[in-house]
Amino acid sequence: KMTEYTVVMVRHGESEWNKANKFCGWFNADLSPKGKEEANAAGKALKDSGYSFDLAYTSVLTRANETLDAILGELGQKSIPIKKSWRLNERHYGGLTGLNKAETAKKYGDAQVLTWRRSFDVPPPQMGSDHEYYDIINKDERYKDVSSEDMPSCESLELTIKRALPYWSEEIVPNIKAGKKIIIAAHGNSLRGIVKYLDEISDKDIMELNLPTGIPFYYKLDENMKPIVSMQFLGDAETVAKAMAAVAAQGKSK
Ligand SMILES: O=C(O)[C@H](O)COP(=O)(O)O
Repeated sequence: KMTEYTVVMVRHGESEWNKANKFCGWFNADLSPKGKEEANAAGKALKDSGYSFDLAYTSVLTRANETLDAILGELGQKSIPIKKSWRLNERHYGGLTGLNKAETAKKYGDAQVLTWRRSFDVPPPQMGSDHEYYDIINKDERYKDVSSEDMPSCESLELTIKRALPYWSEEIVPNIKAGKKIIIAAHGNSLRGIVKYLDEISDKDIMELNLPTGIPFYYKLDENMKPIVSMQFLGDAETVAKAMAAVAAQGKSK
C-alpha cells in the first residue's frame, strides 16, 4: 500500500482587525467573538470527521494560538504538544499595518492594494521605527530570540515563504514522515506560502487564492510530500467559495 500522510491546516478565526478590515500582519490582534465561534466550529467539524492529532503547530500570534486551543478543546486534545514559531506568522504588512484596507484602496487604487496584498514579490512599504506599531511589535517579548537579520520590516509572499518553508521542511516534514498526525493553525499568507509550495502554484496563479478564516482543510501527501489530495475544506463548497470571495473583496474601495 502506498504511504499516505494527512495534514490539516487552518487559518485562524476572524480577528478584531479582520472585522475592522485593517492590515494586521504581525500586530497581535485578538479573535473577535465571531472568530471564537469559527474556531469552535472548526473543532466540531474536525471532531465530526473523526480527526485526532499527535502534534500541533502554530505561530506566535494569539489569534492563531487561540484558534488552535479552541479546536483542541473541542477534540478533547488539549494536552498534545504544541510547537510555536514566528516562522508561521502572518506576513509582515510593513507600513500598511493598521490601515483600513478599503480606505487604502480608495487612496491608492484597487490595483495597488491588490498588488500589495496578492502579488508574489512586491512587498508592502517598510514599517519605519516611527510607525505607530513599530515598538509594540519590535519590543514584543515573543520576538526576543529572532535575530535582527530575521526580523522583517515588511514581507512579500516571496519573503514570507523564505522564512516559513525552512520550518515546514526541517521541523514539520520529519514529524509527518514519523507518522505523527499534525494540525497547523496559522495565517492567510503563511498558509498560502505552504500551499503554493505543495501544489507548485505559479507566482501568477497564487494571486487568486484567498484563504477563508476558521475553515480547516486537509492535504493527503505521499512519501515525497507530493499531494495525493490537495486542499480539501471541511465545509460545503458554497460556504467556502463565499468566504473566499469575501476575503478577496476586503481590499476593494467598494
Ligand atoms: O494580516 C492581515 O491583514 C490579514 O490577516 C491577511 O491579510 P490579506 O488577506 O489582506 O493578505
